This record gives sequence, structure tokens and C-alpha cells, in this order.
Amino acid sequence: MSATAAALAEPPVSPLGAKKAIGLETIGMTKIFGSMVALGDVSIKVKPGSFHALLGENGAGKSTLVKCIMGFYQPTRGSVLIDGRETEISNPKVARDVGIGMVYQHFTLVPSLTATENLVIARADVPSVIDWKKEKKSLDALFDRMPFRVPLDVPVSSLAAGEKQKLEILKQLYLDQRFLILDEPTSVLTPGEADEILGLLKTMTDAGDLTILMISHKFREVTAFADEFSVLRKGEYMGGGVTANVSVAEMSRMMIGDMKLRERAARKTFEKQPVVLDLAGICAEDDEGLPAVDAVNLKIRAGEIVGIAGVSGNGQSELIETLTGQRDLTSGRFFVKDQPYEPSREKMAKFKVFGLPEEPLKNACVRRMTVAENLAFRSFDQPPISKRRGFLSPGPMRAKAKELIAAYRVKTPGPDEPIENLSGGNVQRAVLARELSTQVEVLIVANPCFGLDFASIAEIRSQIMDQRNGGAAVLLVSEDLDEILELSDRVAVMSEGRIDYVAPIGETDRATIGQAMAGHH
Ligand SMILES: Nc1ncnc2c1ncn2[C@@H]1O[C@H](COP(=O)(O)OP(=O)(O)OP(=O)(O)O)[C@@H](O)[C@H]1O
Repeated sequence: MSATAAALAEPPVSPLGAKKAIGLETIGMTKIFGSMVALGDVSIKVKPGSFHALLGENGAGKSTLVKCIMGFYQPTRGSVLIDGRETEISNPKVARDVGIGMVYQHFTLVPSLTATENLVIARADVPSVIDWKKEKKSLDALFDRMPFRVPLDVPVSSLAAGEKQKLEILKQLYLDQRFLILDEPTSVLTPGEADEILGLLKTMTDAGDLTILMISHKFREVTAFADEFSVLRKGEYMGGGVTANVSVAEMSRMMIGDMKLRERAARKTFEKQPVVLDLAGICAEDDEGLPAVDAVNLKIRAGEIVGIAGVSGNGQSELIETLTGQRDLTSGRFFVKDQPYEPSREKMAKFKVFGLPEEPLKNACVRRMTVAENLAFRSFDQPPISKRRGFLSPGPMRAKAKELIAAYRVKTPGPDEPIENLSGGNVQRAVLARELSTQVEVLIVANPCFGLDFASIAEIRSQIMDQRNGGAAVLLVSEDLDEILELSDRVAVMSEGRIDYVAPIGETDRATIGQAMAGHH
């Protein structure tokens, strides 16, 4: 039996509004892309009013499953039951009409509009002439019944990341969605913000007002907030159950099988090494032409990792972009081994400067080109890939790609797959494979483990440490303070475009770094 959204029976009334939490099941969900079975016969049950975690390593099929639920993909086979009834979700509008909403890793709000404006225009029934006074009054009344609120009258661009994420969630509640899919919702939040938001959502699921299906790679959050969990591996359902009854070790085994994690690379000790990368008075502007990087001075020695901590949006992205040639300097200079350095392709090759920017699919790949071609970006004009200048040799290029795919466990049907078809985590691994596979003198990495599963994080951090131990100077920008503390030899804190606090790792602590992040230094 198939029921449309309109045919669904009126749910019982809750204090939050007309509807109650929705229960959802997938039955035999299967999605095949060409010869690739991204999802094979997956049945999961998310009870109404539960907080359910969806786990799996990169490429396991989590996004494909939720895209089938949301109507972004049509499954090859399988169906969705909503509150026990089979419901055909032919597109995202149908999902929305039946009360399923999605909150993404990245923000989808219009930055120049206020929260009120963002919410009202998101409505399907937005009137052609909007009575803003009336809308604001009804929003205020609604938010009085919500467990959290955000400032309604300032542009979204001026809100902190935690407030933006709260607003994304409030938007879904305002649209009366009672089944929320959260795709790694805390990646851009501090641990404090993450706990606050997940805690508030948990009060709503416990009250029976909302059901949550959360994709997460963070066991800490899963064990603290999820009632139940399901694990996918290679597109198949591997098991699940009540979170409190299953250990983290058992959950990880379900995710990766008996694969052995790479031993954490030990930190090699060096005598005082020469300076390799020197940032001298670096200044740059943001996209609006406002000062973003303000006279940054930093020297990084061979065999040293300097971690830049900071709340996102304090100039870190712009600093990285100046170093990788994606943003002009307004003043200052770079030196590599005392020689002037500008980030052109030739100079990067000459000085062996490598890097992983943020959002690698956008900033470090050509999305429609194959995995092999993307892996060859740094070497396509050198033997053996180019025997004569301008002539590519596909054989050696594919052979090299296969080697890197195996070494870095990039999940792809093969080297000829367009890179845009890979899962987010696997694009990340492919770019790291390309950038870390040769001798590196300077390594510039921004949030290298963003969106990666726990096994990949261990592997990538070991590789960064290997490069350091091999004598590379590493500049690591990360919003994950644990990552900075684990990898860095020295910590620098960036606040409002400036670096006013730098300390060796043994002479600082979380609280001091936190204060410097808040600008108290
Ligand atoms: N449009 C597509 N065409 C071909 N293959 C695809 C497409 N979308 C996904 N895949 C493949 O399906 C598999 C599952 O990908 P999916 O994005 O669902 O994984 P995931 O578990 O969400 O991973 P991650 O944690 O890295 O985001 C991957 O091997 C991916 O390459």
C-alpha cells in the first residue's frame, strides 16, 4: 500500500505544535550506480521519539541512504515506511511535506538576511506581501516554546557557528519537520556548542516531539546522546541496537571489521633545526575587501608542526589561501629556506610545498575529471606520466593512481571514476594521497580530518607525523583543538587576523589556548 503525504492521518497534538515525532523504516533499500552497489538491501528502523545514530566508515553508504530517504535519489529497490505506512518519496518536496527535514554539515542560510527573514522565506506558503511585524510576533511566540533561541534581528553572518547551527535546526522545527536527519551536525562547532545543541535536541526526542537520525563519526557524541544506532559497511547493514548495551570497541569492529589500525607514529626528537617556512608580516583581505590577516609573523623549522588554533572565521582560511596561491597578499613576504617564495605551481614544485586546503573537492580537484587525472595534478608534466612535454601517458598515470588508491585505501570503483562520485571522505583521502606521496619540505594543511572516519583520522595523522619526522615544516590549521594538541610541537592562536600567542606544546594548556582564542591575550 502506498500513501501520499496528504493521505497521512493527523498525528496527535504536542505542546510544541500540531505534530508529534515521526517513526521511519527503510525496507531493503538498494541503490546501484552503474556497476557500483552503493547500498545493498538496507533495512533500518528509527523509532518515533528516538535519537538514532547512523555510523559507518567513509564510503559506507550513509549519505546515499539518507539521500534516498530525502527523495534526492530514487532507490533502485526498496521502500520507506513512515509511521508504519509505505510512503513514496519521489522528491525532497514530498519529504518535506511528510515532515522529514535535513540539517547539513555546512550552513544553508542566507548570510546577509536576518534569522527572521531566513525562516519566513524558507516556508512553502510564503505570502507575496509579507507582514513582517506579524511574522515576527508569531516567531517570538513559537520560540518561547523552543528549548533554545537565537537573535532574530541581526544578519546571520554576524552569528557564531553554534548559533547558525541552532538556527538551521530551528528552521526545520519552524517548518514543522518532526523527523530530522543531521549530517555530521557538529563538525563546525566547538565541543561545548556541540554538547549544548545535541543535549537540547535530546530533550526534544525524550519528550516525544522529534525523532533524530544523526550521521556521526564521533563516538563520544554517539554514546552520550544516541539511544540506538545502526552501522553500515560497504553499503550493507552490519548491525545496531541500543547504544548503552554496546561498547565503542564493538561499534568500531562493526564499522571496519578486523582491520588493524595503523600504530600512531611516534614523535621524533630533533636538535634545533633550520627555519624552513618564514611568514614575514603577512597581510590579506577577505572577499569583501576587509582586513582578514593582520601582520602575521611565524617561522616554522624543519621537523616541526606548528598548529594554528582559533575560532573559525578569524583569518585562518585567508592565511592558508595566501600560502597556496588562492588569495593575494596586501603586504608581507614568504620565504622558504631563506629564499623568496610566491605560491605559483613552479615555485611549489621547486620548494616542495604541498598542501591540503579546506573543501578539497572544490579547492583541490577538478570534479568531473577522473580519480587518476586528479591524482596526477602534481606530476602530469614529468616522466613517466609525460614522456614528451604535452603528451600524457595514460598507462603510467593509471598505474600510479592504482598504487596510491591502494596505499591510501581510497574507495573508488577504479581510477577512471569521476572524482565527484566519491564519498566526501574519500575525496579527502585522494587529495592527501597526491600531496603526501612525495618528499615534502613544507606541508600546509587545513582541517585535514574534517569528515573522516576514526580509522582514516588515525592514518592521516600518522602520515602528517611521518612527514614531520622526515624533516618537513608543517603548518596545521585546525578547528579541532584535540588535533592541534595531539600533533603540534608549537601552538599559535589566531584571533581577529592576528597571531599574538605562540607557545611550545609543553608550556600551554587548553584553558590558556581557549582564552587566547577568545582574544584575551
Ligand atoms: N552519484 C554517484 N555515482 C557513483 N557512485 C557514487 C555516487 N554517489 C555515491 N557513490 C558511491 O557510493 C558509495 C557510498 O558513498 P556515500 O557518499 O553514501 O558514503 P558515506 O558513507 O556517506 O561516506 P562519507 O563518510 O565519506 O561521507 C561510495 O563508494 C561512493 O563512491
